[in-house]
Amino acid sequence: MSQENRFVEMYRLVKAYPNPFGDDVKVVDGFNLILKKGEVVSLIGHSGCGKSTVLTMVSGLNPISSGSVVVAGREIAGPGPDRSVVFQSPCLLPWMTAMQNVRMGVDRVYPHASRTERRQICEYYLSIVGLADSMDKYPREMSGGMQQRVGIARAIALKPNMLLLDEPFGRLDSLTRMELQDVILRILDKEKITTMLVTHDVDEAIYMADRICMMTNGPNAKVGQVLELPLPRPRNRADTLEHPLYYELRGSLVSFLEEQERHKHHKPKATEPDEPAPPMTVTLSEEEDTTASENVTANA
Ligand SMILES: Nc1ncnc2c1ncn2[C@@H]1O[C@H](COP(=O)(O)OP(=O)(O)OP(=O)(O)O)[C@@H](O)[C@H]1O
Repeated sequence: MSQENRFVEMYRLVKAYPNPFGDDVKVVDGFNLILKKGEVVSLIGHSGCGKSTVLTMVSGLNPISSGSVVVAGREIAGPGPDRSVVFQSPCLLPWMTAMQNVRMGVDRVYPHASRTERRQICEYYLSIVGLADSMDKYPREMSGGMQQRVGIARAIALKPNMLLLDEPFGRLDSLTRMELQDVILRILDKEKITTMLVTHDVDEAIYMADRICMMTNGPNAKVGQVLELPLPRPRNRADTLEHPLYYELRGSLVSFLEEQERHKHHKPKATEPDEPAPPMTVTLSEEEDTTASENVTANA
């Protein structure tokens, strides 16, 4: 990948946690991944493989044991407003309204804007997540989905270089989950924020991402395969599901996860690649669909 395409760079990331005997166990070991500016990458893998560990290391909230993360040309040294995180639970301050919860970060990131401008920024982002009529509600007056919308508005209003989503829809019912997937997709189409999404959900990973990074099982987890998704944007659920490559892409993901499951109790000795694993691309034959094959070529 050329230098100008390297917006987020993760090099040989290692995270070691002490086990109950006091020995360090490398949960993640030699994780390499590069994201282009504006790219959305889903991180998928079996439970406990280290997805959140990678995400929190990139956020700066979880110290890196060794390796480095470079965002927009700067090596990260801790958390910062250039990297917004949305977790499963939005953790809103209960004594503040939706507006005040978003306003806290905005006041910090736009210190030179006037009070009116800062209010307008908050109103804008609360509106695009669908909370125009609920800005003055307190968390106790909002559903889980509404609270998560506030969490998303709070993250995006910071105008981050990178958005880190750690199973952001994990606690929501399936209808709300689908609504919020579309809210995020609309925002990403407009704001072009480079995004990493941790999810367990294969269909969510395909619907949201440009590429899917599949992690091997831990300990010593790393990038197993990277799957390119030649699906057009803006995304639309019906068109995505009907795309001629959809089930082939889904099959590739499921096969990888099944393969990892088989190796759970028979793990080969870990190796340490210098570069990210080569991308895996599913292609259509010309006979299958000529329109879709344009996308394949454009993204291959
Ligand atoms: N603070 C910690 N101390 C010790 N071990 C930890 C700590 N945090 C995570 N781990 C271990 O690191 C491994 C990876 O955890 P992590 O939460 O990153 O996995 P994950 O893939 O995100 O899991 P899930 O999909 O279930 O959320 C797990 O074995 C977990 O028990």
